[in-house]
Amino acid sequence: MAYFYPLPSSLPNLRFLHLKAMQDDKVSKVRVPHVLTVAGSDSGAGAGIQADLKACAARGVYCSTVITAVTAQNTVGVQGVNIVPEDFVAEQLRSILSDMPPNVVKTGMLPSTGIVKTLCQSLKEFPVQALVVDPVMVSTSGHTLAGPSILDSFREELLPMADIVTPNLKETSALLGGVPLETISDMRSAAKAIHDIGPRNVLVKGGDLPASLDAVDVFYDGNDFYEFRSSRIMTPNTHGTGCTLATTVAAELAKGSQMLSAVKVAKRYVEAALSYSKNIVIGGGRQGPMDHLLKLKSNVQRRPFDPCDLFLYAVTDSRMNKKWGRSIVDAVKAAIEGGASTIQLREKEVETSDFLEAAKACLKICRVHGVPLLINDRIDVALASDADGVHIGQSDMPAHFARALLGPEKIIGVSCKTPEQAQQAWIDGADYIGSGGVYPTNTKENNKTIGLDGLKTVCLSSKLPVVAIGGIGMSNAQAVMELGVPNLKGLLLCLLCLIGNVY
Ligand SMILES: Nc1ncnc2c1ncn2[C@@H]1O[C@H](COP(=O)(O)OP(=O)(O)O)[C@@H](O)[C@H]1O
Ligand SMILES: Cc1ncc(COP(=O)(O)O)c(N)n1
Ligand SMILES: [Mg+2]
Repeated sequence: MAYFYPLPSSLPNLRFLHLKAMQDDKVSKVRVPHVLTVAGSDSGAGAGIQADLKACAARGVYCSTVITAVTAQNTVGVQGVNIVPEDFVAEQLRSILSDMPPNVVKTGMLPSTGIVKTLCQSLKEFPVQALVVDPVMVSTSGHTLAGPSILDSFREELLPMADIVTPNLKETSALLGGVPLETISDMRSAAKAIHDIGPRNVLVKGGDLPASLDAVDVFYDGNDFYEFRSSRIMTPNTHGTGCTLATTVAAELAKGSQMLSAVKVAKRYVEAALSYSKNIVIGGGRQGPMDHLLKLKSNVQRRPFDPCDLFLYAVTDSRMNKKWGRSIVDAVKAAIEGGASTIQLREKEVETSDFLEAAKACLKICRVHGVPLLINDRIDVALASDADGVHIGQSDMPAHFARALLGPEKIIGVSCKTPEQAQQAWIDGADYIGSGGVYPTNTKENNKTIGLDGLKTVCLSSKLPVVAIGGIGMSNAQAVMELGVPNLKGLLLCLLCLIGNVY
């Protein structure tokens, strides 16, 4: 059943115009790689459909979904399974395959023979470039997701159609009637035996190989064996690794990779994701989900931008650090102890590698104290060190490019002397403005002084929070704050001025 919401007659039908332009070829069309996953939903979102969506998003591939079962599942185990009726699985398949053909189909939990048969029929009617079969049978927590009754339909119908099948050790054993698997040599023989059933390639996954320091998977293409080896990440967060591996293989195939390089990339991605998420805590059970987007850990550490952080904003100056014989790291530590609420590293004379090392060391200190660390001008150093953001001047990289490179969360400050520049900073997505020089300064050559009046004009012209810059010290700080404009949030002080006040 389709519903149509009529647009108000006063509005032009923009979608219609867009489609027409596309038909006229006025807008260039972009085909995106597309994987269809046919799998079960995992309410805990570590495995199944949810893992597949996240893996495809992380790998830059569109993912559509046909849901075969809904599971009630968490980090403790599987509390319930509700199988989607076979004819509704068929309807979902028809919806996708008839309208938005995927490059690759990947299968996960297929809980009944009827569903396996329906899928095979659909794939015969709507052939795709590749079929990746992850023969999910038992969850890592030990709950049956697809019983032994499906084994015959796997062997007789689905596997012979597959370009690759990716069983774990238990599934490998089940497909071969219960053979024991204890060594890599056993995995090789099993890969060959499964290949004889009909799939073009076999990847026997060794995540659960007992007494193995490495995580070793065995790949067999009918001619040669390959071992994919990675160090074993010591983490409880391995729920969903199998789904993620198979979906990433599918995603790489959809982009146009050959099978062997698709498997290689997938194995590396799973290892990287496990390593990123090895210490995250979600749920109280024995096996947690992994973090597909490699983001959770750093997001927890980073506080969102708070304009009050601009209050005592300390900036380093390498020449002064040299003169005082202090390292940047020591100076930053002392400034935080002296009350700095934001630190900016402004190092114009150091080598890039030294700057990066200093930024990483300062970031550790800043994170401990909850103080944001910004990098002056050098977007590359900010990205490489994972600093909280950048401060850029009018002749540095325009703020909208910086925003595109740094993403939506990082802090961007822009130096502005005029209302026009302040307006542009807002349009470009800056988080705050640095405005000055309020007083003459010798840390910046040829820098025009705008005075308290200039500062006030910039503040009044913008909604962005402002930090006053230039020649500010303990003697004149009060005069600046007494301007009394609500968005003037703080003062930028030379870092040594702040330390000098403490020592
Ligand atoms: N602790 C780990 N460290 C590194 N890689 C792992 C770890 N556990 C599993 N893997 C890898 O994750 C993928 C999925 O393997 P496995 O856990 O055996 O499958 P499943 O999740 O289907 O049971 C494989 O490439 C395996 O080598
Ligand atoms: C819906 C669904 N599909 C697949 C798995 C297997 O994942 P794992 O072996 O990591 O438990 C799962 N637990 N739930
Ligand atoms: Mg696993």
